[in-house]
Amino acid sequence: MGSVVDDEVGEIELGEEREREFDVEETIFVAVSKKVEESKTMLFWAIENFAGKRICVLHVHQPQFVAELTPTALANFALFPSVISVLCVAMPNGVLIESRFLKLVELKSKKAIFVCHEALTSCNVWFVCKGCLIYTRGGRKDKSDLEIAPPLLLLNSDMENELPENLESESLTDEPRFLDAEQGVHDLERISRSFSLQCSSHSSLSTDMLVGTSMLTSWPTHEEEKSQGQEAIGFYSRLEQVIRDAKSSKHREFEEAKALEDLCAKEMTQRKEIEEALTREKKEKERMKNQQDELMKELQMVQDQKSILEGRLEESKSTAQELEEKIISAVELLISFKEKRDRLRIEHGNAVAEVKKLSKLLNGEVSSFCSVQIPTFSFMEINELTHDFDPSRKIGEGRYGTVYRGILRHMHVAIKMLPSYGSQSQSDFQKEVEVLSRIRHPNLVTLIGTCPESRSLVYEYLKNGSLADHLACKDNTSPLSWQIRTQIVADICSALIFLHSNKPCIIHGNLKPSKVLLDANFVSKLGDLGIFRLIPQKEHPAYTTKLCNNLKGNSMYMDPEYLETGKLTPESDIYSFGILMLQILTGRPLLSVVKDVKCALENENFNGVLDFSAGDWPLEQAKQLAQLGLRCCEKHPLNRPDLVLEIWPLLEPMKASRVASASCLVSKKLHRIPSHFMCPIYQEVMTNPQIAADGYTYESEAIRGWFDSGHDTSPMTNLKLEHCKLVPNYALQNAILEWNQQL
Ligand SMILES: Nc1ncnc2c1ncn2[C@@H]1O[C@H](COP(=O)(O)OP(=O)(O)OP(=O)(O)O)[C@@H](O)[C@H]1O
Repeated sequence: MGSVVDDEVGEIELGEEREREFDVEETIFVAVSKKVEESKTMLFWAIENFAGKRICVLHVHQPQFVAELTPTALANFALFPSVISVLCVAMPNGVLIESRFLKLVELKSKKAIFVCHEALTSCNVWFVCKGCLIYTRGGRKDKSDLEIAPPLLLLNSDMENELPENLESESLTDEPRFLDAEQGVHDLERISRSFSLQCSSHSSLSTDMLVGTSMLTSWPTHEEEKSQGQEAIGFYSRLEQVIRDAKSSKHREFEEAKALEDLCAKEMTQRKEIEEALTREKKEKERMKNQQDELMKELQMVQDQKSILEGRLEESKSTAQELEEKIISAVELLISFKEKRDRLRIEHGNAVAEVKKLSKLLNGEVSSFCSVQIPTFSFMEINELTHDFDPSRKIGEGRYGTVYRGILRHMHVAIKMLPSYGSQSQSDFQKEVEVLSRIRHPNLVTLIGTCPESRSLVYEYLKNGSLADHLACKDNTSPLSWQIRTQIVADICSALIFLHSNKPCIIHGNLKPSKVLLDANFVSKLGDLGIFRLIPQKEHPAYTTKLCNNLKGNSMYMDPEYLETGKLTPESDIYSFGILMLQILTGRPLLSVVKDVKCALENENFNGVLDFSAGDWPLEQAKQLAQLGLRCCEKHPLNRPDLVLEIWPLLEPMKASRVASASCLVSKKLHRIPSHFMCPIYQEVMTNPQIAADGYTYESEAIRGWFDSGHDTSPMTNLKLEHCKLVPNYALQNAILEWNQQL
């Protein structure tokens, strides 16, 4: 293969078949030119058109071209992966080896014509003009030509032998092979070394080559060949330099590539890290999103709760406002109450002071009044009216003394002889008597006077004796009617209410049938009031013994609570009152009366226990009384009924109806006398009633005797009368007359 470049060759015509003809295998292209630019153009043309082939460039006249060609050209060639090897050799004569492919036009250059004529017939010669192949001369292969083949051919043979095996094998394979630039440099280096060795150590060979060429061409001269050889040596030196430069360049590039690789690896690592970071960020973002969703839910819940709480807060505020208003009004009320309290305290203080003042005055008056109003009798008088304590005058005897009957200053009286004073002084006794004498009630036995000397009490005398005597039908007395019995219950209840409502509360403490006395009209009165205050019982052995002896019977009337604790209460009287009621209803023995009534009521056999000697009881009324009596007998005081609230409302209507039914009484003796017909002093039906200044009506003889004895007070109220004048009560007198006529 060979080519010659000459810009004097003449015009060329590129055959249309050129590209087709180039498309052959196993082509090694060699370009030769005198001009650098054309060589370059040729080289690039060859690279472009012979891709995948081995390319060799031979330069004849200008060795400096190689230096210019490399390393830039080499670097450019490296860009073409199909280029395997590039060899630049400066040849003195530009005789080429082989030519093919192109059609030629006529040659005009003398040099080209000369070459064409003088070149060995075995040579194929390519003529290139201005970078274009313009003519090809085919070579004939005969023995003579081979024998006189120029050293260049040998050189080319050597070159071919020196080519790396891989280049040979590469050309034989169909698949294109990419050879890196470094390998190309190695190849160049190796081939250059081979040429250098041949040029330096075999100068003769070089000479032979030149001679061979000159033989072929008979051109140029020896001197020229010598200078061309020197140029070739310089060229080779420069080539080596170029190779070194290329090597160092390659090394730098390798270093750079390595650095790039490291950079790339680093970048890959960084990318991996970034990807991992991105993955982490993605997960984090996902987690944040989930967290955000949860937070949003919580926020929603919190907002809901907030709205609920706000609602509650509003309610609380309104409630607080209401409460504040209430507090303000309460405070205002409190302030007004405090002011009121302060006023009341002042008034109370004034009242207390007034009371003290009045009580002082009153005490002085009372003492003077008592000394005057409560008659005190001498022992002689008591002795006289009892006929020296004649037993015939004796009407009874209890634990605290004997009771006598008598007439004192025209009045029937009962005198109770008390035991001796003991530790109690006469003055103390007198004070207690004065207190008791001030307690007045229609159903209480009136204390008329006293005899401190004999410690005796003078009471109004009640003609019909005690309830105990009537229940026992003592001295064959007729049984009391149910009306009188009902009336007695109501009267005793009335007396107890009066006593308990007193300030201080007065407790009878010994309520029983013997203490219920009946006047001439069978009006009942409670006697022996406050006797405990007058008798120092514990200090009197004789009476203590009597007390113990009689307690067995009397204890049935006593409040169990009192017997247990020794403390008297108003409920103690209620208990005794209950027993009294049950006895009045049934007349049964004291021991079994509670049990009998209870059983009868439970068995609905109340008739079996009722005392029918009292007549035909209104059964419901009697049952009510019995139930009331049982309640009064409850063991626990708090279970007993209240006198005012529960007992009295039941008894009051019975009391009212009693008067109406009194006319039904058979016995004239038991016939009820209207109480207002009775004289309060004599306790007898009046014949000449007179109205005194206190408004009460008295028997004329009785009230005048009261005044004559020095009294200027009311016998009923103990208050001082404005005057002592009397007015006849004719209306009452007529009524009494009328009533007497009906009997
Ligand atoms: N003012 C009075 N008018 C008429 N009779 C009275 C009067 N006071 C007492 N008697 C009669 O005298 C009796 C004796 O009464 P007294 O109060 O002394 O004893 P007691 O009640 O029988 O027993 P004790 O006082 O020991 O409980 C009574 O049963 C009563 O018949």
